[in-house]
Amino acid sequence: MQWTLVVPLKPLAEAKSRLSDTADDALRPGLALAFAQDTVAAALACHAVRNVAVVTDDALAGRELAALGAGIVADEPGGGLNAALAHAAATVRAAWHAGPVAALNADLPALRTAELARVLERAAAFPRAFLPDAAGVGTTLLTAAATEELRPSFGPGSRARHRARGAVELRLDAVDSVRQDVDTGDDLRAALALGVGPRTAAAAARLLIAEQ
Ligand SMILES: Nc1nc2c(ncn2[C@@H]2O[C@H](COP(=O)(O)OP(=O)(O)OP(=O)(O)O)[C@@H](O)[C@H]2O)c(=O)[nH]1
Ligand SMILES: C=C(OP(=O)(O)O)C(=O)O
Repeated sequence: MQWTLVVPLKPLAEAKSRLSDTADDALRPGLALAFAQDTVAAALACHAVRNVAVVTDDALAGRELAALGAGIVADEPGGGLNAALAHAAATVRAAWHAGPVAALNADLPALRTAELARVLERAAAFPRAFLPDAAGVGTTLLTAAATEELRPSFGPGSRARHRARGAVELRLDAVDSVRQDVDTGDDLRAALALGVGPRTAAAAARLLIAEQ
């Protein structure tokens, strides 16, 4: 089964505000872009992924991620993350005849292609499914079969909400890279320990230099 992924990304100047104690205003937008580039590059390399649509109004991120091969969908209708994801899922189904659709966070800089493939292959057994984040309270991936609406409910505490709204929680070992979202400095250290993609490695190196 081949999936279309929708990857939401805030304007870079606003993204990853909880990393402000780790990366200052001059470095944080570049770090957020690097996370998204490594996430999207790993997703596009996955054999279970047909295409990737990044949901963003950020012009620089749009250009850089389109250069990797992603499509860009406008952040509409202006009602926040979940409204944007629902709109994007409908858009890619209409425009690309997409079948199964998955929402994947843009802050997974350690994402490994083979681990994403395992998660998507397991998700294909269910009408709707989700993967909890590393912290165990949020969600990094939500899937919907071709006949299902995505019905996203991302945001703080989304694991419980996605379960309550009928998505099946995926229980898989050794898919840490798909679960390791980066919200805080500790999350960034955990992702670096797993091994991040090249753009995040370079951006994190600038961070360490700036800290000296
Ligand atoms: N397109 C779009 N993406 C969003 C929006 N809000 C959050 N996102 C993205 O959704 C994903 C999960 O959000 P968070 O983990 O909270 O990331 P964040 O909002 O950059 O982080 P904080 O500023 O620390 O809350 C990230 O990929 C964000 O870029 C939104 O309103 N529109
Ligand atoms: C948007 C989410 O991420 P976070 O909790 O990292 O903001 C989520 O887990 O649903």
